[in-house]
Amino acid sequence: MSTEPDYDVIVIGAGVQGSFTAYQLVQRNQRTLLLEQFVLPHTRGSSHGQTRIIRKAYPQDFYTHMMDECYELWAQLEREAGVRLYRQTGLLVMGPEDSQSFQNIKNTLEKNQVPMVVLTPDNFSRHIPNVRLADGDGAVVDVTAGVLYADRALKTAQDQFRKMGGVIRDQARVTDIQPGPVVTVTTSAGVYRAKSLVITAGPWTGRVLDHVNLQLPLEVVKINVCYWKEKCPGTYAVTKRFPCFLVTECEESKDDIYGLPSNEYPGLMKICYHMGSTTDPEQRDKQTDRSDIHILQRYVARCLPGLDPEPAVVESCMYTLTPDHHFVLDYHPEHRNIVIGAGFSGHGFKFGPIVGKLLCELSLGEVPSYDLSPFRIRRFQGMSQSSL
Ligand SMILES: Cc1cc2nc3c(=O)[nH]c(=O)nc-3n(C[C@H](O)[C@H](O)[C@H](O)COP(=O)(O)OP(=O)(O)OC[C@H]3O[C@@H](n4cnc5c(N)ncnc54)[C@H](O)[C@@H]3O)c2cc1C
Ligand SMILES: O=C(O)[C@@H]1CCCCN1
Repeated sequence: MSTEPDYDVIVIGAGVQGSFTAYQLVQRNQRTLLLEQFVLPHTRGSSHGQTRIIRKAYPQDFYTHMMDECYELWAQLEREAGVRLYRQTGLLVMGPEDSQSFQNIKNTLEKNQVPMVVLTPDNFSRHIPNVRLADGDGAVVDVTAGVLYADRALKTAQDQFRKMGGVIRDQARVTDIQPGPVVTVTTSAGVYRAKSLVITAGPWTGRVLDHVNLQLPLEVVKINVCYWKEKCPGTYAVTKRFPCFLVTECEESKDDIYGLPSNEYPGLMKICYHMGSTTDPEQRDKQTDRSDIHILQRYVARCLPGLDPEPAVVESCMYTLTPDHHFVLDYHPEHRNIVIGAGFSGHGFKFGPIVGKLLCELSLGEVPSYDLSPFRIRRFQGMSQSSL
């Protein structure tokens, strides 16, 4: 009997990170199996919904650097599949001019020569009508930013993966993992073996890692995804070149508030709070805290006079947060053929293609294309068990 495993690599989780990792692996001629617990497509994790922001405006240079190549990889996928995944809108960043959070983003844009426009209180409303800039706030536009069509992007990555010979098994929940030179993965639909394993299980990562005896300080929060009605339809529309926006801090909140122009639901603009309340991914709908919505209502009433300050639609999504909000991209500390991509902390979608490339490189034992020190597991060493 042959001892050759069925696959070179098994990837657990068909969200954006697992799907792009699988797609990279198959491009590198790896026999790859992508496992997903739910029927695809589904709305129970972190990658569903029609839109996400893509941007280079970050407080840290390392994200901005990765986005240079990442934009190219998105464009490459668009060409290959013949679909449109990105629409440039620009991203308006607003925040107290003298605050660290605002200045860090502005400095990163300047330092990295990202095309940008600085708006002043005098010319702001000419460029951005129907938004009130608070006294003392600065405003800068990352011109390269825009909207990614998220559901379509996920489907495209999965379709391309399949076309190149990759195998997807949905309705296959991983229930056990036996590490070793050949990893054995038991699912609700069968048992599979591979030379290496990539774990990209989103909010369920903690549970999956229990099977390989690893604890990471990950916190899952539920996000209320709010859509707000335009009093006059089209006021904040993508077709009128209204940008995405990000408020770094404001009167109502120290956490970010962000929005996308009305697009997916006609007459409704998506505006959310960049934080939520702790949840168990299996119990997401039992988390009913609405304090974030109250913050948003006050912000909308004060700064976006063209919107009805009561959400018209509220959907649900989850973030998986690390303590520093940077990702985890690393090997398992004891098993080098198990690679983990997790803790995307509510800002990972835009990085899908580059995260896929990096996790693929790690699982092939190659030197990764970027310095992964901000994303290593060892940064959590010394944290108390209570935060683990
Ligand atoms: C409201 C909201 C807004 C956001 N906005 C932005 C934005 O504007 N820009 C941006 O870049 N990012 C944004 N993000 C973040 C981004 O969407 C996430 O970082 C990203 O989707 C995380 O993907 P993932 O693949 O890690 O997780 P997921 O999409 O959750 O994928 C994990 C998959 O693993 C599967 N799985 C788990 N356990 C098992 C198991 N035992 N067996 C089999 N399968 C399993 C799950 O079912 C799931 O499909 C936002 C997120 C939310 C919630
Ligand atoms: O990743 C992003 O670009 C957005 C910014 C605001 C918070 C949610 N995620």
